[in-house]
Amino acid sequence: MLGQRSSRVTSDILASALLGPTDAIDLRTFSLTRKSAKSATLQLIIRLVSPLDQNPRGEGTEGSTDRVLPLCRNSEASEASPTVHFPPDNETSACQRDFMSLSLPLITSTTGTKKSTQRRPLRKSADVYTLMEDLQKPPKPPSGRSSEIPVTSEERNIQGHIQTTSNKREDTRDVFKIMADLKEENARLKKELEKYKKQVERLQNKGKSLTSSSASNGDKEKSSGDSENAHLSVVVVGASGDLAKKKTFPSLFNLFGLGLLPKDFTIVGFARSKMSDEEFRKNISKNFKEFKDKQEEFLSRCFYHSGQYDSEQSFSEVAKILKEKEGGNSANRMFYLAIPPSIFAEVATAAKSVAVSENGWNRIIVEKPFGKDTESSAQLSRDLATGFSEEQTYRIDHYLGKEMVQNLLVIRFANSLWEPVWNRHYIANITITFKEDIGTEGRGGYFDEYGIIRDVMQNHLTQMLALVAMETPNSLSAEDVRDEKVKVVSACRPISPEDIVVGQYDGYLDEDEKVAKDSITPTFATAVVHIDNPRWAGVPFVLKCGKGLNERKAEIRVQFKSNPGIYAEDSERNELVFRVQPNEAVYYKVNTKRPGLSEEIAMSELDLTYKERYEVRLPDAYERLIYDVVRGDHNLFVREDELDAAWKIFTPILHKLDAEKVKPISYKFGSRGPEESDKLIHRYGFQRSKSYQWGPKSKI
Ligand SMILES: NC(=O)C1=CN([C@@H]2O[C@H](COP(=O)(O)OP(=O)(O)OC[C@H]3O[C@@H](n4cnc5c(N)ncnc54)[C@H](OP(=O)(O)O)[C@@H]3O)[C@@H](O)[C@H]2O)C=CC1
Ligand SMILES: O=C1O[C@H](COP(=O)(O)O)[C@@H](O)[C@H](O)[C@H]1O
Repeated sequence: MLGQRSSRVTSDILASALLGPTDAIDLRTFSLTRKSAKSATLQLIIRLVSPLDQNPRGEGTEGSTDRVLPLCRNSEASEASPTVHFPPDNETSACQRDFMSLSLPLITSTTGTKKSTQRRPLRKSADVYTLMEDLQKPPKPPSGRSSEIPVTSEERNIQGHIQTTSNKREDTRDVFKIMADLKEENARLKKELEKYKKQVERLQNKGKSLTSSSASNGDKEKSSGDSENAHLSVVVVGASGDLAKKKTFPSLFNLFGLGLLPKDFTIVGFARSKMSDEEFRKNISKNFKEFKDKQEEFLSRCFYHSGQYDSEQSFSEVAKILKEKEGGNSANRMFYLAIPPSIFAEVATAAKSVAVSENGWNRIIVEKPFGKDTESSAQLSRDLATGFSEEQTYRIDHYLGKEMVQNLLVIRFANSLWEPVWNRHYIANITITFKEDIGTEGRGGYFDEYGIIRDVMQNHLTQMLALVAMETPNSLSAEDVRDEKVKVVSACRPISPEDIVVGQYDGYLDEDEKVAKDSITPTFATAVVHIDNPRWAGVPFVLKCGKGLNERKAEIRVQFKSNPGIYAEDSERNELVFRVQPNEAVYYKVNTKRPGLSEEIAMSELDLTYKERYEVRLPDAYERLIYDVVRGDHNLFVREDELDAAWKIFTPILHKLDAEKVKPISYKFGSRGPEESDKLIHRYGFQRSKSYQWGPKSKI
């Protein structure tokens, strides 16, 4: 970026020195790299020749040739030539000389009167026009004579002209080539500029998240006081829905109970359903489990408003309530979209136009699924971006808020034991599992449209994969962590058809009237992901998820390679298991000698089970995430490029399954899922322990 900027500056200065009223250019004042010198030269040429594109004669328009280029007659060339002071002979000046050696031949041409070897500076675009016109004309042969040797002065003139024209033609070819090069260079620079713009935005965010613990790192338009003192207004859009009731309001209430919300706050629930404030309060408090003594105070700050999602009128009514409660004080506003993604964009637009705070920050929280594939996800991000910038947007993947998922980085990077073995030399495979023993539980309409791969595999499981497989980030700032996640997710190969098994539990079609009777939506999937990087080449990452299975469980299982040697036959593979839920734990499966006279080897574990070790309340994932939004910490939220990289792993296979209408394998509700899943996993070398089972400790 700096190179580009310096070259641009240089070409501007040089152009004005060459062409403007200043007739001297002092290169000692410029610091150029070889690359920027070349680029500067190209830009200079483009400025010399570009008027040709729009206005062949450069007449009558602003920025016309005469304005950009000085009218300097050929005969005056030497007097008008800029003086070039070469800098002293050191490394920088070598670059600068490169610049001049690149520049001068390119901006010279032959004069009409002198021999072809005599070159003069190409001083104005008219020269280029003349060259081009000459190219169109056939050269005039000397009249009536076959001899090549000019005799008369007229013949000498004609031959001189031919020679000159041929030189000009050569020059013109140069110009065309330069123009083609410039076009290419221009396209490349444009691309780079886009990349740099994104990097700048990230760096700005990084700066923000480094200071986020102060809770006052507002967004671009923020101007008012910090989050602790300003009024916090929360608008929960979709307040009548399942997520709002189960997660959003209970989490807000718990944060209040823990004293983590600002002193002054207002919560407005918004949806189409009609409800009074009282009905709303009764409705949401059904799921409040703790802090009973604080319930009344919390509810007195909660209000409900019914309206339409795409209506500015409705949102200005919400804004009116907020303004009144904020009482003219500085206020930050948080919009929580607990609604189907299909209406995110219209809500964001309406909220942005009439309901945002003018004297505090504004942030928007959106829930997964973010789109259905790469393209729809990008479209969703574009739509949202019309109302809220990336730094104002918080994409929730609630698995990132789970205690054990957060512990992944600590276990990996705060202990000397793991890093040396965390690679393809020691690890045989990694399995990330999400199992539920329930069906769609009233969400059949939504689920049937998305299926298990879009519902949990593309997001929750892939996020866990990223944290397990990423390289060490430069720091714990949101941008450094997310940069590393993006890198590893981008290194994942798209899933190939032979690496996936999809299933559907019996009874799914009759469970919910919103499920199509002939639905082929998978409720179960196992897929093998390959990461093409030096750390993980050849290590299969198995992602397995399903509803209607034998248990509720989420875990990450790192299986190490077998240990050769004297115990090879009698021992089993070591495993490090992160039990995400239920019963959070990290345990390492080890081969030990059975105590006593026996020489038998048995599998046991080094076990950190949270509830046995800690007496601490584990917050719900949503509590942590909402708290982070209030503090402006993006670390646990999904960045747009992360999302895109994740979709790229799954989009091709999802399109294939949809296009070919692949029928999922049926499995019994309450079972372990289709057998084909186990076969796939075993094909990739997973070895199940013969007898070991982790669980409540009972003496062996
Ligand atoms: N529920 C869960 O466990 C989880 C949900 N999510 C995500 O959270 C978001 C909300 O989920 P959830 O609460 O289950 O969704 P709901 O289906 O319950 O919808 C929430 C509210 O949105 C309104 N709504 C529903 N469908 C439409 C529609 N087609 N057009 C306009 N408004 C509609 C309804 O309010 P009204 O009719 O009153 O306007 C409804 O109460 C979704 O993005 C979902 O994927 C993510 C993780 C878990
Ligand atoms: O995102 C989702 O997650 C839930 C499971 O969440 P958990 O925290 O209870 O593990 C899942 O039931 C739902 O289908 C999915 O949309």
